[in-house]
Amino acid sequence: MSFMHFDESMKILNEQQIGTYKMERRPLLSARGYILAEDIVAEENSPEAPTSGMDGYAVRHEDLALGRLKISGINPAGNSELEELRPGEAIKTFTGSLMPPGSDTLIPIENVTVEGDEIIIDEPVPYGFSVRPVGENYVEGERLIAAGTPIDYPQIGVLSSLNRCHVTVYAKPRVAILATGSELLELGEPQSHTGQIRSSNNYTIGAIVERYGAEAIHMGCVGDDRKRIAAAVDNALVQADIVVSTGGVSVGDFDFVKDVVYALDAEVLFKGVRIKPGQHIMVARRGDQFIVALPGFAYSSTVTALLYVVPLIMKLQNTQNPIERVRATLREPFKKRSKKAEFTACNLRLESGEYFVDFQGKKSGTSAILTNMLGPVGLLYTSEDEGDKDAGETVEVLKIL
Ligand SMILES: Nc1nc2c(c(=O)[nH]1)N[C@H]1C(S)=C(S)[C@@H](COP(=O)(O)OP(=O)(O)OC[C@H]3O[C@@H](n4cnc5c(N)ncnc54)[C@H](O)[C@@H]3O)O[C@H]1N2
Ligand code: MOO
Repeated sequence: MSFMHFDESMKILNEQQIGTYKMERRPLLSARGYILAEDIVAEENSPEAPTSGMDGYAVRHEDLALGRLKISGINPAGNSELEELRPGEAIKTFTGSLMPPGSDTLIPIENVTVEGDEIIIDEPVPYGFSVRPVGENYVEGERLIAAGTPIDYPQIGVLSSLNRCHVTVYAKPRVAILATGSELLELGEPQSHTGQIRSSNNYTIGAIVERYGAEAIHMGCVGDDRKRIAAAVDNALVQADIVVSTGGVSVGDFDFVKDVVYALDAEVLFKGVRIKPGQHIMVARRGDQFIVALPGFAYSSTVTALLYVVPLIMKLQNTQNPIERVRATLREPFKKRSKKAEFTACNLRLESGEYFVDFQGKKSGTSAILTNMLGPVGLLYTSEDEGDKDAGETVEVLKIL
């Protein structure tokens, strides 16, 4: 199978349709970070009746011309028995109190002087002043939040104002992560020889998965053993919506992951994309489950997880990929290293509303260099048709942090 254009791989990914979305009812207090799976429509007006927006006196506007009004009552917020306002009178009314019937304007405390049981109008206000009209917040039938919206504090606030104790959300996709390689040591595992390296891929990807709102299931590290890898992938498929593996997808004698994925009862969507890093990536699908086999190098697996796993996490929740591409100005020249689409770690800084890119502190070498992801990192994207760039040129950068 020849390697595919990057755009084609993205198109295939985007075109995947989910058969049955997984949804759940969640208490509002534990819904933050989930994606809403229902449209939220106001069932009533808010406020339901004209409401005072300040502390002062409810009056008829035409009476302000009298210059002096009798205080006929007091109307605290939450009061259910509203007195009728009679001509020539004022009812003391507070922020959040309903306006008494017969009143149309709220004159604030600061605009009057109290003399015994009367107020003197020092500074009149316009008609309707400080009265919050019916439906100021929203009107009955108004769609306030669309399905597919991530739930954060603004949504929690509006949902609680609607007395929505529970909401329907998309279940967080479960992403099983498996690192493969006989050289790998788990966190804390003692090292016995220099041929061993610390596994970072599974931890990086676990953190990416959680950052983008999915649940990480850590399956640990498995050596380069076809049977053990196959068993681990089977085990992962029992639990997860997406199985992500790293390593074992290129051309080495011990690169068994690709064989294991081909042997699954799954449709291989693509294997091999003309990108740097990550060209050996493989994505397969079984029903509504996805298997994403990423290359082993730490920088490669990180970049390809951002490019391919994050959109799948979003797709399973019927929402958009949040990773934006922004336009930025190069502060220094960029040397294209290959004829593939490249994703190069850079520093991305916003200065006076414009993005700028430089490569200070970035090391060049293999895709093993994970420290290039530290700092104010972005991924400079250059397509396979593009070449070197000069300082001052505009480029596209994936905003990944
Ligand atoms: N003859 C060729 N050799 C290689 C090619 C090629 O086309 N022809 N492609 C290179 C590219 S590009 C990449 S990327 C790697 C990908 O290979 P694999 O996916 O099979 O990955 P491994 O060989 O298993 O590992 C590669 C590298 O990454 C280290 N590694 C693996 N797992 C982890 C982990 N969990 N945490 C940190 N580092 C990890 C591993 O030790 C290797 O150094 O193949 C190139 N070779
Ligand atoms: O494709 Mo490899 O991931 O370039 O280093």
